[in-house]
Amino acid sequence: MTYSISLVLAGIVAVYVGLRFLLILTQSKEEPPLLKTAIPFLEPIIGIIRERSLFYPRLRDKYNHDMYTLRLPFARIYVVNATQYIPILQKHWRTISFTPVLAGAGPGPMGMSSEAGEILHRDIMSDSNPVQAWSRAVTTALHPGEGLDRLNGRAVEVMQEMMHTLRPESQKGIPPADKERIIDFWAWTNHAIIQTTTDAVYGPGNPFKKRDFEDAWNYWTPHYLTFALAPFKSFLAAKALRTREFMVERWSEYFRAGWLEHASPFAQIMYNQQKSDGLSFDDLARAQVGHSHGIVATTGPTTWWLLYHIFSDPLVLSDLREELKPLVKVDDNTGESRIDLADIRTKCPILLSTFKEVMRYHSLGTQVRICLEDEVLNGRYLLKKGGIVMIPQLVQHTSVEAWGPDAAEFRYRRFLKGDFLIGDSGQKRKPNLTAFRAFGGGHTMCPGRHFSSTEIMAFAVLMVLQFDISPIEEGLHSPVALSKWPIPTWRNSPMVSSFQIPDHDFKVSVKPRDGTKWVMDFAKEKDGSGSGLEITAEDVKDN
Ligand code: HEM
Repeated sequence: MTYSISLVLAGIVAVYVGLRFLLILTQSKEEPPLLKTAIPFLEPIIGIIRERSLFYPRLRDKYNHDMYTLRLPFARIYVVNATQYIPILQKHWRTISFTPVLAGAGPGPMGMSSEAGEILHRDIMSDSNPVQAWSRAVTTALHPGEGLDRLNGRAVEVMQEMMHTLRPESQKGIPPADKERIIDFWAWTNHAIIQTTTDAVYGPGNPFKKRDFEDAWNYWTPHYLTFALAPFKSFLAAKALRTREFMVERWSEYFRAGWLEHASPFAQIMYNQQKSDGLSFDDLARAQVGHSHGIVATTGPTTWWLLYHIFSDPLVLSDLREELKPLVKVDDNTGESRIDLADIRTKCPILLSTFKEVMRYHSLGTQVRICLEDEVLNGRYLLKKGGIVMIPQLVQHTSVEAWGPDAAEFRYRRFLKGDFLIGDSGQKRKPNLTAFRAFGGGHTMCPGRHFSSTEIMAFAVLMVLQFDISPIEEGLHSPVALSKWPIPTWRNSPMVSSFQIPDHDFKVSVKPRDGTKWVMDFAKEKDGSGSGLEITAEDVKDN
């Protein structure tokens, strides 16, 4: 017995020493420093699973490296802390590339065919690569202009319909009443914005319109990562597999029924580009499940946190209502109150700043790149071919160097021009907008940012103008108002989530402020080209 135990212990020690040697022998001195780990190769995995997105800020604070290497079995990850490396990495977009990440999702978790896998990986570093061609096409489709106007116009119509359902029956006309509606705050907001976004993109045949499809989507997203990593999926991730196949079937029905003809130019371009690259009908339906991650997944939580910060802080609410007041026009003939979407985009700096602060404060995503060749970064670090580069948003968004000593606080006026009050001394300093990563940056910056920013802010404006919202809990006989808003926790947000998802929903009372009928107008920009909002460092002209 003692002998067996000694044998096992000796085996463990031998494996441990072997792994340590392997780690040292395969790590070059020119690579970013390797973090010391007690358990070689496995410790980072344990850290990522246990701490999720908080893992990276903790390592930044503990080791204070500008960049470092994590070694996992068969993978080396280069994690970026220093903001100044980001523009340099972005310049190397062909060799430190997003393309294999997108291409790999197709035949992997989406279940596309091996032919599709070959197509998507073809000429991976060249402009003729189908994924790169697709990115260029959708970026053009979502650029400020007619296509974007159409998306925003339809989104505004749908959100107004969704909010109409919040009015008590008696108020669906114009007459005032002080009746309230009780809603599950997160569930309602997420549902309303999913409907708004997907209707605008996919038109009247939009599969998300059916409740069972939206439920399937809400099951799929938090299970995506475990599904993607699970071996023997039909056995170990059977429900997620069934859910994916259900969604693929619905997308096939959508295309077979010809609904794409009635969809936005963006949806048509997405589909036609991939069809022209040779993807089969089944693969095209599978691609849509992947695209939904980009189009739908982050808009819900962003909208919810924006509403939360506005309605839970009387100062933010009153500042926004003051900002909106001069933009409201009352139609003397109909008695309707009207506000123009174009004014929201251009004349609401406090709203825009609050929105950006919500994104800085609550986003969790990580930009992931694969090194397709050895690359020396800024003459300093060697990034080896096959290595994975990660830029965790949370590291950038909590950087005191970039945002000042109050980086950990939510300050809704942080992004107001000329209001960058940083430090106890009261000296003003601009934040480093390169550290604002919520929409990514550089070559692969989110092309949907103008659509989703306008949509989310319009949604918030319509809620602010029409309703008062306050938290409640269910009492024995009737709802009881809470004296304070709950402070939402988000620690259980799925590992793949790029935004904080509240751990618990709670109920709120929604009361129309008066009986006014509100209408949001959507006048196309006068020159027909629209204009982008200043969201990321690349958008801001004087940055
Ligand atoms: C609040 C909402 C959104 C957030 C926070 C967001 C964030 C991002 C980020 C961070 C990236 C870059 C990923 C990377 O470089 O690793 C990205 C890419 C992308 N986003 Fe968004 N997004 C949002 C909404 C949308 C919407 C509504 C659409 C479409 C209508 C969209 C379409 C895309 C596409 C197509 C890409 C890939 C770009 C490429 O391949 O170069 N996004 N998004």
